[in-house]
Order: sequence, then structure tokens, then C-alpha cells
Amino acid sequence: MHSDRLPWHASPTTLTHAPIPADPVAEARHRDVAQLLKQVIEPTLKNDIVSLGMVRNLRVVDNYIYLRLYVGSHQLHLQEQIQSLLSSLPWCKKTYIQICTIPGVRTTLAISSGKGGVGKSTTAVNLAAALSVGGAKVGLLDADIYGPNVPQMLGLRQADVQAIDTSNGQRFLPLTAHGIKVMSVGLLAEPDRPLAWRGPVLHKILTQFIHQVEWGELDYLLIDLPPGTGDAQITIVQESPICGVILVTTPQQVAVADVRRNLHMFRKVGIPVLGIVENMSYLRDRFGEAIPIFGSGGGKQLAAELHTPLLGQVPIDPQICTGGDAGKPLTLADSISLTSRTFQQIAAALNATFCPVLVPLSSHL
Ligand SMILES: Nc1ncnc2c1ncn2[C@@H]1O[C@H](COP(=O)(O)OP(=O)(O)OP(=O)(O)O)[C@@H](O)[C@H]1O
Repeated sequence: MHSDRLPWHASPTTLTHAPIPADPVAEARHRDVAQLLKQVIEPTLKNDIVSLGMVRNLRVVDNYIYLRLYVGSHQLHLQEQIQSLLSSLPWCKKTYIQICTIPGVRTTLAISSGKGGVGKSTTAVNLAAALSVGGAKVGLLDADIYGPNVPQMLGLRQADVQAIDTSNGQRFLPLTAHGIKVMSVGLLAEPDRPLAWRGPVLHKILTQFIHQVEWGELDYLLIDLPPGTGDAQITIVQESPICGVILVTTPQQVAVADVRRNLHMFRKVGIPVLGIVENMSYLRDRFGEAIPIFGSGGGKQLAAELHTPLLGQVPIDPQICTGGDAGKPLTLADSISLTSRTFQQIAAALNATFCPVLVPLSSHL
């Protein structure tokens, strides 16, 4: 099985999204800090924490350094390393590090699309299933406020969410379907009613939603984002320790243009884009010939243009709809189908990158 590590594409703007002051002293200090931070290497991903988008909102005010560190549960030790490195700066009196993490969660990944209906939730659900079958502990957070259909795709349509009191306040308990822990904005709303949240209320609800779920120990938390590049997406992206995003598109030109916008949003915030999944790439006719119903080459062309890998091409497969409607993802219902194997390959590449202990021994040979 293919299990190459995913290449990383550092964002040139990772550290600059907090405005750099015009004061030349502060500017030089900001540069010194950024340079030092680039010396901190994350051992599993074998890249520096700046290129990995783990450091954001860097500010230098007089003799003080402020930054946000986005980490998984196994990366908390990086804080100490950063503190000790930055304390070597002669002018630095103190470094304030705000940790952004989800307790117990190792790797948080987002599934995003520029427009609705391209198969983002289908990809999220099938990838979660493929990772889970491969031995990972997986959670799926359906944050798509415009169309939260993950519960239905996993057979959880009527489920009730329980809340428990913990030492850290009230927490929602995720539901479990096919071994995957699931939480959805749809489960918190009245059935068949739109989620009509806007502005600060939307921000507050999404922030609580991200931080108040009791996931337990997870290797992966996949977040199914709302489509597009609006307020909701930006809130989720800024509030969660997302360490990579998978973009879903169809081969059509309009979908591809939307993905381009989507990708620029992530690069601006400093989150690495892991690659593109082209969904509904082709239909197999009865002779096994691939027919490009929605055009061809869109995903490949986009991947080349944006210097990001094409992670997989998922065919149009009626079994995907059947599986989604029946609440059992195709990757579980028919694990040897061509479609399922595409998701398994993407899952294998994710494991090779983020969770090497889950890569089967045969792949190391
Ligand atoms: N490869 C495919 N073959 C056949 N049907 C598919 C495929 N991918 C997705 N679909 C179907 O297309 C519909 C939309 O898929 P999905 O809900 O995953 O898209 P989405 O991008 O998440 O949409 P939204 O933005 O509305 O949440 C679903 O009915 C799904 O079953």
C-alpha cells in the first residue's frame, strides 16, 4: 500500500499575520525571534514549527514576546524548548505562550472545500472510517453549520447529545458510530431547523463547540468545515490546532476556482495544505473505461499550479450515495472497491506523516 509521507509546503506568511510594527528595533527583534523559532524541529514531522504553522500571532512588545502555539497532545513539550531558546535573547524579559490544543487529541486535520456539494462530508466520513479501520482512534467533528450531514452519513440521525460536568466545566460527550467518535453542530440544533447564528454569537458557539467536547484519547480529529471562506471557517481555523487541511474539489472549472480561494485563505493563516482530493473524477462504464463526466484534469492542474499534492481521485460511485443514506460509509460497507481503496491510500499517507506507529510493518520494507 502507498504510504509516502506528505510533503510540506511552508506558508511564506505564517508569522506575519500579526502586524509587524513599523519601529525598526521591534522589527529586528521580531525577525530574530522568527529565526530562532525556525530552529525548533517537530520530531515526528521533521520540520520546523514555523513552517508547520504551529506558531501564530507572534508579537514583540518592548522586551516581551507573545505567541500562540498550536499543538497536538504529544507536542506540549515544545513549549519548554521555545521558552529556553527565546530566553537566550539578551533583550527578552519574558515570553508569553498561549497554548492552543484539544486535550487528548494528537493530530487535528480539516477537510475543506471552496463550494458546497462537492463531497467534502463524504470525504471526511470515508477518511475517518479508513483511518479507524487502520487502527487509529478517530474523532469526527462536523462543524458544517450550513449542512451538518455527518450524523446521517454515520447512522446517527436521531441521537441525543449528553453533557457531563468535569473539573474543567461542562463538556459534551461525543457519540460513537462504527468505532468513530462523532460530534456535530447538527446534533445540537432542532431537527430540520437551520442553524441561524451570526457574528459574535456564531463565534462564541463555534469556539465553545471546539473546546467543550470530551474526546478522550484520539490519534486523529477530523474537522468537516463549512464550505467557503467566511466568518465560521476563519473562527474554526483560528480556534483549533489544525495542523493540515485537505481540500476537496470536483474537476469542474468553477469548483477549482473556489478551491484556489480556499487554499489562499489557509496559506494566509499559516496552515499547511496537505493536498487536494478530486471527487467525482470519472465514472467507470461497463467496460471499465473511465468517463470524465465533469471534465478532466482539474484537480491535477490545480495541484500543479498550487504546488500541493493530488492526494487521490475518487470516482463517481452510486454506492457512495447508498452508503451515505444508509449510515454506513462505503469504505466500511465494501472495503475492496476502487473508491474505498482511494480513501485507504490517503489514510495510509496521513499515517506515514502523522502517526508512523500505525503504518503496517510491510510498508516499512
Ligand atoms: N464520488 C461520489 N459518487 C457519487 N455520489 C457522491 C460522491 N461524492 C459525494 N456524493 C454525493 O453527493 C452529495 C453531496 O455530498 P457531500 O454531502 O459529501 O458534499 P459536501 O461537499 O459535504 O456538501 P455540503 O457542502 O452541502 O455539506 C451526497 O448525496 C453524496 O452522497
